[in-house]
Amino acid sequence: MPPKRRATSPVRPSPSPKKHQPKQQKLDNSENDEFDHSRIEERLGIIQRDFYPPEMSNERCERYHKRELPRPFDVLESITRDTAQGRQNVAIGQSVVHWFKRDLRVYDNKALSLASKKAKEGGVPLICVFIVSPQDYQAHMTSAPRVDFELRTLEVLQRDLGEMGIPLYMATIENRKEIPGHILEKCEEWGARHVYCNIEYEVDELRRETKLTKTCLEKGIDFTAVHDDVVVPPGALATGAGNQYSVYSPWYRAWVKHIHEHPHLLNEADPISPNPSTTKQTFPHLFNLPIPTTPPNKLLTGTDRKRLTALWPAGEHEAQDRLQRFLATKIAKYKETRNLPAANSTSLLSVHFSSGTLAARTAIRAARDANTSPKLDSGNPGITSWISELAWRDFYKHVLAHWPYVCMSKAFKYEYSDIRWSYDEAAFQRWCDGQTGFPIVDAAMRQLRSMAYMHNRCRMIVGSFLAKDLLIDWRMGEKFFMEHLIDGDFGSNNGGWGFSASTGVDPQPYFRIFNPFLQSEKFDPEGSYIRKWVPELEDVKGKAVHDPYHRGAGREAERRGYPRPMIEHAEARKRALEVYKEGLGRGTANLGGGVHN
Ligand SMILES: Cc1cc2nc3c(=O)[nH]c(=O)nc-3n(C[C@H](O)[C@H](O)[C@H](O)COP(=O)(O)OP(=O)(O)OC[C@H]3O[C@@H](n4cnc5c(N)ncnc54)[C@H](O)[C@@H]3O)c2cc1C
Repeated sequence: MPPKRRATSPVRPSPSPKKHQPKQQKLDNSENDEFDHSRIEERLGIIQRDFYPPEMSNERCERYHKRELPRPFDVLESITRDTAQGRQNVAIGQSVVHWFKRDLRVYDNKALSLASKKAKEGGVPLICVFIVSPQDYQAHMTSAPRVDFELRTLEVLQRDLGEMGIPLYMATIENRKEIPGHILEKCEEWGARHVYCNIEYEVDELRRETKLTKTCLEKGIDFTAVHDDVVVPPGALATGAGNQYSVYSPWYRAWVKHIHEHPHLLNEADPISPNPSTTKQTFPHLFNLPIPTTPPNKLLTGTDRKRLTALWPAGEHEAQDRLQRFLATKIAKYKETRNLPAANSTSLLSVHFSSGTLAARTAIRAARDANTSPKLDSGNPGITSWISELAWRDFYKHVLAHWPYVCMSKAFKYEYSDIRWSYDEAAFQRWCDGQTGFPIVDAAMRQLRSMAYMHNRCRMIVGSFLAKDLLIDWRMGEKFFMEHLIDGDFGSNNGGWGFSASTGVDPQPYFRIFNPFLQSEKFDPEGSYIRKWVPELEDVKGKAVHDPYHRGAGREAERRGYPRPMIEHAEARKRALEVYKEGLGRGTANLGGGVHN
């Protein structure tokens, strides 16, 4: 049975104009000591019981933390080592398979390159595979914009592969657990004895690849999963005491040093070769297959699809062009401007990294080559700063591999699960809708709803606001982001939310609480980001735009229907400090401290 936890006082919204009051759903947990969190976690979809049955206890997290439980990443590494000889001995069949997942590109793709090499050596065709699983989308909370982006990318991929005589087999398999079996069936049908793919670092995926490595070999098939999504594989970096780094700065220094010592990590994977000309005769039914249809619950409206297609053209050629444009025009000023949401100064490449239309390795190599220094941490400050941001991606994937319980709805600092979060759905809805009365928060949430994207600084601001000011369970925000972002990436999103809620790897203590008004003044000094996304405030002059009701523009804001602030920040800050302190006290009392490296 999951532990019963008491819950916090719900946030009490201050009045706002009537039309912004969402329908209140009674979920008041404040006066009920026996309030059952697990039921509410399920009801709100924070934990999807259909996919993740066992409750992760703090005790179990601690055992993972102390390495008393085998980590899925280590298990995959060890099965890969143990089966290396057996897999090497597998003779070539009649074809070789590459399984595309979150690596939807031809250029600089490690597993695809290995598969192509194997096919060429054996004189057999390469067949590529992509499986759509609506259940997988559900389990991963994949947003409709992201599904649309992936399906649009498949068109590009199919065309590019087709020009080399390489078929892209695509199928929809409802049940995610049936994907491996389907791939094995296809291997039988196509006489394939070698399957390649790139590793994903989430727990389910690591376990699936471990199982596939074993079962394939039992059937005489070599299944090889390789590192590609990260520049430095997890496990390659350790502290002096041999532990994993859980703090970014020393990890980053070790990451840079490791790449300087192993420069091949940035090398381009060998280009793939065209298939034998007979492939179209041997496998005619695999060419020009229709792109899988969008699952009904992931359909966009026509207007949304049109807008998002224009904003986020799909495919690796677009990714390469965007990268080149960014390097040529923006990267030099990146360090000074990257925190200003109105400046449009970042690369907007995250959707390409997270769907794999661009490898982080490719981007870092290009940035390094554009630098005045061959080193990753010296030369042009814009370039070094961008590389260090990209490194966060690797960092968070290392975190998934080393602390797998973060994939199981637990915070990295698991002792923080005893905080009495609020589950006030009306307050949460106001946050989702950009109706909090805090202009910078509302602008950011509306950017997300419109673009399926939000600027990094704003992600931090709205994250802190939800977890600290509203004291709402940060996992509700994490889920909402995944369901709306086009660049949703479990590791970066989970890491970002851990940072914002102070429950993650960030060493800063919980009492760092963003003041949304000060953040707004500092990072949107002209208020242009706010005016762009909150039209109710477009005519508000000067600094009043950051906080119209306290700065003399209340009448104008009210006239245009902009809500009053739903809470007083100073009060909310005080309450957050108390609730965090209390929750942490209870958590550490249970476990003797929740020690982290
Ligand atoms: C609460 C929260 C949730 C987030 N969720 C996601 C997510 O689901 N997917 C995602 O890709 N990023 C996420 N981020 C990180 C970051 O906000 C985005 O990567 C960035 O805004 C993307 O814009 P860009 O491509 O213009 O970035 P740039 O500034 O151009 O940076 C280049 C690349 O570096 C990586 N990067 C930059 N900052 C970070 C970071 N803080 N953490 C991890 N990687 C980073 C991204 O791949 C990005 O595309 C989140 C951050 C927070 C605080």
